[in-house]
Amino acid sequence: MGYTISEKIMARASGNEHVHADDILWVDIDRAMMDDVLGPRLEIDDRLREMGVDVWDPDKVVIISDHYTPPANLHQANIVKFTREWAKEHGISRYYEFAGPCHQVMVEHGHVLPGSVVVGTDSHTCTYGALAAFATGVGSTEMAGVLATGQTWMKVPQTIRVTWNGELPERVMAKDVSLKTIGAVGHSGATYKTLEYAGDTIQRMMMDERLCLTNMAVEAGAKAGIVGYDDVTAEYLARFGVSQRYDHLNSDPDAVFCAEYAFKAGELAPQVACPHEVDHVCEAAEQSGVEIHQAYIGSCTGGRYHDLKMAAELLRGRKIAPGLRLLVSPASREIYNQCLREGILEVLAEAGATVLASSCGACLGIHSGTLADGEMCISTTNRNFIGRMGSKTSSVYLASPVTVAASALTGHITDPREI
Ligand SMILES: CC(C)[C@H](C(=O)O)[C@@H](O)C(=O)O
Ligand code: SF4
Repeated sequence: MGYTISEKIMARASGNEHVHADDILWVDIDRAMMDDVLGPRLEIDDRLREMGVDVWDPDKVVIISDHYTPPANLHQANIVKFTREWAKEHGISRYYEFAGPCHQVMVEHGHVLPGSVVVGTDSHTCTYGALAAFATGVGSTEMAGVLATGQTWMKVPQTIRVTWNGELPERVMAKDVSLKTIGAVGHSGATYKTLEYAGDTIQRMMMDERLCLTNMAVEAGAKAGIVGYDDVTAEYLARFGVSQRYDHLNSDPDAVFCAEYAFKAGELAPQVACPHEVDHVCEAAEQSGVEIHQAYIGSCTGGRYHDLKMAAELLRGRKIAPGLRLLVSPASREIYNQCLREGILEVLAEAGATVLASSCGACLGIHSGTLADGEMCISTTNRNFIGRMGSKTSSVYLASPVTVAASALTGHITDPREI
C-alpha cells in the first residue's frame, strides 16, 4: 500500500518509518509562525511565563505584524508595538512588519521548505502546502505549547484528492478552480482532512496560482491544503538558494484517499461565491444584475504579482465605473515594488484604482477599506462571512482578480470574458 504526501511528512516529523491516516502522533515542528492578532499578546506571553519556559528555538520562529499595519488607531499601534518588543525580547530575529500579509511574507522569504511541518496562529497557514509542506493553523494556547516544547500532537489527516485536468480557458484563474472545488466539497466537507490538488491543470500552474488554491483549503474545513512537489516548486525555491530536490513528496499511485473529485478545466467559467458563505458558488455571469460599491484586489489569496498583472491587463487604457471604488493592496512589499517597477501599479491607478499599503486591513474590514451599512463588494479575498469586510449589513462576493477588475469597469458583477 502506498502513502499520501501528508502521511509521508507526518512519518518523518514523528520519527516513524510509516504512519497511516488517523494515527495520533507527536510531531516535531520545523517552523512556527505568529501574527499580531493571535500571536504573543494573547495566551502566549502569559502561558510561557506561567510555565516558566522560553521559546524552544528562536531560529524556528517567525513573527509577522500584518493585520494591524499600518495601525489605524492607538489600540492597533500598541498591539504592533507589543509584538515587535516581544520578538526582540525572545531573540526572534525573523520579525516583519509593514511587509504584507503573513502568508505571502513566509513564502517569499524562504521560511517554508517542502516536507516541513509548519504551524501558525492564523487559519490560512495551510497556504504553505503549495510548497509541499504540511502546514496548519493552531490556536494561541496550542502555540504556547509549541513554543515551549517544539512539538504538538496531530492526528494524521485522511486525504481528499481533487484532480483538475485540461487547459483553463482564458481569463479563468486559480481562484475559479478553488471556488468551484469548495462549492462541490462544501464549507465543512474537508474537516480535519488534507485537500490535495493534482492533475495536469495544477501541474501547469505557477506558484502564485497554487498558493491561492492551498490558501483556501481551510474554507472547506481542511486541516491542510497540499500540492505535490515538482519542477515549479523547485524553480520557486531556487530563488532562495534552495537547490535540494524533494522528489519523494508526491502521493504514491496506490495511496489511499478518503474521497476523490475530478474536474475538467476546459469547462470552467469564472466563478463567484455569493454572500455569506464561501461554498455558495455559481458562475459570475449568473449574478450580472448585482451592482457593486467597492471592488477589492488584495490579500494573501488574491494580491500576488500574477493577480495584479491579470487585473492590469484588463484595465489598461480603461476607466472604472463612476461612483465605484477600486482598492488594490499588493500582497507584500516585494510585490508592491515589483508592480511599481513594471508599471502595473501605474496602469491600475490610471484606471481609477486607489493603491493601498500591503496589509490585511481591507480583507477583514479593520482599516483601509471598511464597508459601510448595506454596501456591496466584490473581492479577491477568501471569506465572505457576515460583516467580514465591515458592516454586518454589507455583503461580499468572492471572485478572481480579473473578474473583480471586469466588475469594477462595469459597476456590476461581470464575466471578464465579456470585456
Ligand atoms: C484574524 C485572524 C484570526 C484570521 C485567521 O486566523 O484567519 C484572519 O487572518 C482571517 O483571515 O480571518
Ligand atoms: S490577508 Fe486576509 S485572509 Fe490573509 S491573513 Fe490577512 S486577514 Fe487573513
